[in-house]
Amino acid sequence: MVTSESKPQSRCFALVPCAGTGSRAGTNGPKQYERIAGHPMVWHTLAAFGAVRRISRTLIVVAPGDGFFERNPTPALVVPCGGPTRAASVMNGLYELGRAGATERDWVLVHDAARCLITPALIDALIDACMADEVGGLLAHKVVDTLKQEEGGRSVATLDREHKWLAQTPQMFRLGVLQQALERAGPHVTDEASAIESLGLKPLLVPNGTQNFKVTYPGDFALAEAVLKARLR
Ligand SMILES: Nc1ccn([C@@H]2O[C@H](COP(=O)(O)OP(=O)(O)OP(=O)(O)O)[C@@H](O)[C@H]2O)c(=O)n1
Ligand SMILES: C[C@](O)(CO)[C@H](O)COP(=O)(O)O
Repeated sequence: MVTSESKPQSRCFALVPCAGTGSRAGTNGPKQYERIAGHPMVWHTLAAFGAVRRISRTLIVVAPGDGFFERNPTPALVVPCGGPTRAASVMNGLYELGRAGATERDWVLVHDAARCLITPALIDALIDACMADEVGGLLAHKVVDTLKQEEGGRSVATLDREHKWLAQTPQMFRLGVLQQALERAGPHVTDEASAIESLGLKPLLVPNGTQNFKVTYPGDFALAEAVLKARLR
């Protein structure tokens, strides 16, 4: 008989896809290694996860041949198994987490290297919200502005913004279910939650503000730097 005492506790792992090229960012190399507020962008991301006691281990997926992590200065596990899409990189990383000892029932928090404004408090808030949930969930921001439908650069309709959210990361799901969901959804899904939805499951939306944005375009670097510097003051 399995009692509550003998039942193994689920652990939390972090998986950071860091194998993109940053084609929209206008940088010379991959954007995640650009210096922001004195450190490479991904350093800030890893520092936040490193400060969360409930994260057992963080695994970073980098591109094969990536020189940046040759001498890994972090306690995270760096694996050069990046794929051609974000979803492929995440799939490969989940497999590596399994090889490193994570089980199907363990939770995985997938977080973009390029969301370097994540904080330990936000990660803890997501874990608190999802730990007791059947499915898991994601940080997200409820749409506040009036929403437009565009055609050829012109607004042709105003859409109902009720019940519309912008997906952020981390996104927290059980490893086994996430593997199954991504296998089914294929390599082009843009986040974990959409793969989970394709199984007919409904991820929990954990409300968050706008500061956890993804550094995507050239102008985002200065904004990220300003926020990080303001936090240090
Ligand atoms: N094949 C890929 C593509 C993306 N990513 C990672 O997924 C995160 C979110 O992706 P995005 O911001 O779109 O990054 P890029 O794909 O690098 O940017 P772009 O789409 O502008 O090329 C980033 O941390 C990125 O490094 C990844 O690990 N493997
Ligand atoms: C996962 C994600 O950050 C959620 O907003 C995003 O979908 C990934 O990046 P992309 O801009 O869609 O490539």
